[in-house]
Amino acid sequence: MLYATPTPAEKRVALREALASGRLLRMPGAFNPLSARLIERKGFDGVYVSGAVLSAELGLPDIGLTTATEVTTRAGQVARMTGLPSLVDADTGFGEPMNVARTVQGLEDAGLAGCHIEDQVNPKRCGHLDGKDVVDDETALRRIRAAVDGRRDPHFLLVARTDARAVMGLDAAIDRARSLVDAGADAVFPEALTGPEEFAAFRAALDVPLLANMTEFGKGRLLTVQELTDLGMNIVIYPVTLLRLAMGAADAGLDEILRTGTQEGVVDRMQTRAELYDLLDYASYNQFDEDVFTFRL
Ligand SMILES: C[C@](O)(C(=O)O)[C@H](CC(=O)O)C(=O)O
Ligand SMILES: [Mg+2]
Repeated sequence: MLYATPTPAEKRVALREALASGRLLRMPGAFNPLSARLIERKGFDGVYVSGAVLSAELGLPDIGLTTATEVTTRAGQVARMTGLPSLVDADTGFGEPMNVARTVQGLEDAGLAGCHIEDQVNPKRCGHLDGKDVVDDETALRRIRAAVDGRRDPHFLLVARTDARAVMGLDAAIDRARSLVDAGADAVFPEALTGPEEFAAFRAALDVPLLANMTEFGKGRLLTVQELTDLGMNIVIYPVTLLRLAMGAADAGLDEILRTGTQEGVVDRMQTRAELYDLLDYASYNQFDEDVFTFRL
């Protein structure tokens, strides 16, 4: 009630332990704190906070327009409402190395369990679009170095994302990832790989946990949990899936009202009032009030 019971520190430790177990951690992207609760209720392993979703929520394209404050605030709102560890997309870290360090500290304070920082130039693009570019080795390494130095909780998971595959090719992307790990990254997010062979190549080259991005309408086909497990992946994100589903349903519902003059025909596809209240843990709030008002010395 009001916030999830486990503390941010406990959630970070839980994420580290889950990663050490070797099983694939499934992290759908929450589009708001409420959807994070649904993700937890369903039994997923973590919650992802996507930059693409966060921008889209504000009606903006994902081209580096959101600020560190906006991302930190929203990610914190999501993280506090779930007992699961939350991993946030910190884009390029929002500035120069010292800004990156400050971003990491802000995300720690906001209760996140980890973040990923990418090697794209500013302004960044969705990793699955053409026309993106990456910074040089030195700049990329400094970002990660700064993130590592800025971190205060050693359990906060720092994931280095490299967008180099689409720009410089697979071998160069693997080299880049290796040096990001040498700079202190805990895990690697190889962005926009084209298929299972490329995931396998990353797995063979690196010993740290690997994150697979199963975003729809991207560069590669959508791989199943079994396929990703067999490829030795450690985290899978479904960053924009829930937003796309929700917006698809909203679109259809609005059309229904326009077409028939009532939403009656789509009510059976809605989350019911009872289901919503259950997810909100409404009963605990009533109980809290009762306990406070009947309190006697
Ligand atoms: C993972 C990602 O960085 C995100 O912001 O969620 C995006 C997802 C998308 O735009 O589909 C990405 O660059 O892959
Ligand atoms: Mg992003």
